[in-house]
Amino acid sequence: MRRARENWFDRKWKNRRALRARERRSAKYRARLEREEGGTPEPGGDDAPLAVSDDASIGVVCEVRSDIRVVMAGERCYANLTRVPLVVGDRVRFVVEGNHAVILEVLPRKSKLVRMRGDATRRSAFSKEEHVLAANVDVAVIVASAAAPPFHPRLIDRYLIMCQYGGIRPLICVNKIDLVTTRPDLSLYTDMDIPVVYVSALTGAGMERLKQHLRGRCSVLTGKSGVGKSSIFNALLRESIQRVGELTRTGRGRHTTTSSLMYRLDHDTFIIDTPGIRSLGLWDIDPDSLRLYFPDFLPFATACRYRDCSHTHEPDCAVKEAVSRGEVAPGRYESYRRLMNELVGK
Ligand SMILES: Nc1nc2c(ncn2[C@@H]2O[C@H](COP(=O)(O)OP(=O)(O)OP(=O)(O)O)[C@@H](O)[C@H]2O)c(=O)[nH]1
Ligand SMILES: [Zn+2]
Repeated sequence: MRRARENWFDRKWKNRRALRARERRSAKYRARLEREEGGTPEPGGDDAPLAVSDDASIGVVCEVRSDIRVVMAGERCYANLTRVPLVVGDRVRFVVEGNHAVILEVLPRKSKLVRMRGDATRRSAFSKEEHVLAANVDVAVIVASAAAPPFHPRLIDRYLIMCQYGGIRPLICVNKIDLVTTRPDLSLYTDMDIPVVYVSALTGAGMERLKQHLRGRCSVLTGKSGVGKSSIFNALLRESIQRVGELTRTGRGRHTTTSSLMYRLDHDTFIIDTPGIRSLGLWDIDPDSLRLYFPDFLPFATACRYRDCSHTHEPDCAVKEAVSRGEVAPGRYESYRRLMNELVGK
């Protein structure tokens, strides 16, 4: 894949249209871009503003559909019609040709939220492919619903692993609290320093707290279909300043979409909406390293008889003993066993 991408860029560099377009770009136009783009923060990036070099700008991919990518730089958006493997949040170096972005380079990803494409339980050769849900985000808002659909804590455990893998801070957001009298107890996660917020997109309860967690960051909303991601998103947008990145192939505005989209909530707060997922298969995690993704096991693991104890079948496993004493949450251990079986192909 990497090689294919490099080849693509080699070709693109040689693309005559792009070169001609670069030549056509006047100093006046570049000055305007600099004026308009200077000082605008970049989602998931450094504190430095979007830079404009002699003839190329740095932009962020804020929408990806099958037929179009939208690149945002400052307050402007440009369409890109190629099939470069980009995801929302990717940072690119590009030049402008008309209303279009000619992408010269995709900058290295600082973080990414990934999963295995397809259904994790069906292990066909085709399903073993990385699916990047979003790039360069600071926070993954793991949305679950307290009811309808029922609360599934085991999916949260999968997300936490992929957050740790991808260098992203997790935030657990339990929606639809208006439907229940007792909220799911997630103190085991708060004990692990993972923030948990309870909200109702319908009534607005808890939304202020959620906003505080999002402020000044680039976050991705993710979770199963029907948990209320879009409702939360819309509730956040209701008071938002600006919606980012809506362009058709011809550069016209667009109002409905099922694809991933990035919006600016305020000056330096960005949020990405993603389509619901059916399952979250672990990507690039091997069975031997799985235990490292369960930080709540680690204090006990040092007392296991074997240093490389997998905490499954070995005698004198201190993690299993901690589970039976209730010092490790049984649900977490259940997640671990299930994932281990999945990874070893049982
Ligand atoms: N009672 C209640 N219903 C809600 C709440 N939030 C969302 N819903 C309802 O839940 C259903 C699904 O909400 P969506 O926002 O479409 O869920 P989603 O996670 O975006 O689903 P996908 O777009 O398929 O990924 C809708 O009927 C919403 O009206 C809430 O806080 N309380
Ligand atoms: Zn053990």
